[in-house]
Amino acid sequence: MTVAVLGAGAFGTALAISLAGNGPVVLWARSADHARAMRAARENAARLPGVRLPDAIAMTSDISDIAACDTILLAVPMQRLRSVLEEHAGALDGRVLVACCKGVELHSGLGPVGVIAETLPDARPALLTGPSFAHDIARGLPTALTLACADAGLGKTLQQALNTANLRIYRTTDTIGAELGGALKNVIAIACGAVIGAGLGDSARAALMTRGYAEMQRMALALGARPETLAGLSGFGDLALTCTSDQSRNYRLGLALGRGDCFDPSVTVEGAATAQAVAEKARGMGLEMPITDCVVGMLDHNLTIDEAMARLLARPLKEE
Ligand SMILES: NC(=O)C1=CN([C@@H]2O[C@H](COP(=O)(O)OP(=O)(O)OC[C@H]3O[C@@H](n4cnc5c(N)ncnc54)[C@H](OP(=O)(O)O)[C@@H]3O)[C@@H](O)[C@H]2O)C=CC1
Ligand SMILES: O=C(CO)COP(=O)(O)O
Repeated sequence: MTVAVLGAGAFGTALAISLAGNGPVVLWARSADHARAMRAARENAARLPGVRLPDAIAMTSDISDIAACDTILLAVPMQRLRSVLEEHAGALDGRVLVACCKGVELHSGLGPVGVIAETLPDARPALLTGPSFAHDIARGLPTALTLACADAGLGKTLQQALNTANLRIYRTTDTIGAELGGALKNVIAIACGAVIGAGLGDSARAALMTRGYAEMQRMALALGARPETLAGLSGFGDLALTCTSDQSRNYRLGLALGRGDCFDPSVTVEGAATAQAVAEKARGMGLEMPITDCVVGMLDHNLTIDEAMARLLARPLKEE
């Protein structure tokens, strides 16, 4: 199976590097200059500096170069996914599309699989998600991910094709659980970064991770996810990674909020838009998501971390 990766950001490049151990990979960047620079330097200096791009990766900005590939990985930010699908519909419709983004679309409340299904109804969508930092994958460190595909047969084929020497792939047919796990954990990671940034301690973080997981389950199960998916790599696994590592951009945004520091708005932080989308969706479903609401309040600068914590601590006492 030949693979193309659309999106030469940190994650797309890292996946291309790992997959290059299996065979040829096409890495598509939207900018011709970026593709040229990567070809010349055999490095993605803009997004993943310091890692050599293997010879098996062909860099391009010409979308027609993906025509011969069986599988196309979509490694662009969640809020850009729809426009990428629409812009390149001719090249992408009817194809096997594996979304690698984590989040919920602001205006529709859909996850990546939902956005693909709505935009390109003839495509065959799947999702690759789970705990992994681009730099870890690119450096060949061991990583385990989940491949979610409603079509069990295609899921098995993709599991085989995307498994590499350092990337161990598990599979599930529960795309709803996998996409919500990956989206919602980013919101909780912002909250965890904020408590650590504000010096509120590791115990507070553990409480937020646990009660955040309860929020993740509440929404995901209400939407039809399976509990074991939430307990797996795409849910609990990614929550554990993202809430505890300052490699995470979501966690680092939280740290900045907790410390009262500025944060570079050009950095991809999926949890920010997702928090807003999820809070709105939860209200519509009559679900309580108090941590998510606090994250939205902090991001909108309507709530300080101290006010957010006071609000959470003052909630009515209840059974766990
Ligand atoms: N980084 C990581 O460790 C991990 C990331 N992910 C997920 O992967 C997704 C991508 O993140 P990541 O690669 O880190 O982000 P980056 O910010 O590193 O890169 C984003 C990439 O998307 C491209 N892009 C943005 N808008 C468009 C567009 N309209 N058309 C085409 N390309 C576009 C950018 O192009 P340009 O360079 O030209 O701006 C860039 O190459 C996110 O959903 C993230 O949650 C998942 C697991 C790990
Ligand atoms: O999804 C990730 C780890 O699994 C990457 O996290 P960030 O997007 O917060 O950097």
